[in-house]
Amino acid sequence: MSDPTHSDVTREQAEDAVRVLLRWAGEDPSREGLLDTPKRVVKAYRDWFSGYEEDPGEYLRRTFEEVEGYDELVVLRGIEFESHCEHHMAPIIGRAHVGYLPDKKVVGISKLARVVDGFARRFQVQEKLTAQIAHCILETLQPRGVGVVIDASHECMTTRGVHKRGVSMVTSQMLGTFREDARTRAEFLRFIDIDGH
Ligand SMILES: Nc1nc2c(ncn2[C@@H]2O[C@H](COP(=O)(O)OP(=O)(O)OP(=O)(O)O)[C@@H](O)[C@H]2O)c(=O)[nH]1
Ligand SMILES: [Zn+2]
Repeated sequence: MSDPTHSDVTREQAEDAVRVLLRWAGEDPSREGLLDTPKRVVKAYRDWFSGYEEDPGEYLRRTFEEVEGYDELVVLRGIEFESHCEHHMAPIIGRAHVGYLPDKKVVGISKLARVVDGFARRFQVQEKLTAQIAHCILETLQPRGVGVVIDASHECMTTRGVHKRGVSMVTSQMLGTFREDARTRAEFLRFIDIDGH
């Protein structure tokens, strides 16, 4: 995976920073088991934070305008994602449920999952992630409405701090008809049935 294009930090500097953290934690970065660790961590970061290299809206540019006769809800539910919280840089692991009410334009369904990943692979707070996905779909696809629900667990709460396992955070962002029309919103929530996931 190539180095980020928008950063003024070199790969060597990033690896040095990992060595500093190892030393700070009480380790000896020159012992054999840790020799390749800075390289691995930097490579892992390229994976976890690849979203900074993406414009998720681009995934929604290719649309199908002639899906004849279909003008009802489209929902992709249970989209697994991994993100990291911007407060602790700890994993956020969960599922996103995305729905929209098309207005002529319909998108390839995998693209909704790509949009989720494009925003998830950054440092996030869950509320912002939820809102970014919804606004991106609204602006790019111009549907009649969009709804995003995210159900995720935060490792900064499970493995440290308050140590609460089995707790998940649920957020939702409803726009357009999903916000204005209780029936559309209720239908979306029935479709995603998050208790069943
Ligand atoms: N609203 C929201 N809070 C988050 C999210 N991710 C982490 N947090 C919270 O961010 C808060 C940061 O609080 P601080 O008091 O500054 O940090 P802290 O001392 O590490 O807090 P504790 O986690 O309670 O130990 C914590 O309450 C976290 O649970 C998120 O996506 N959304
Ligand atoms: Zn956190």
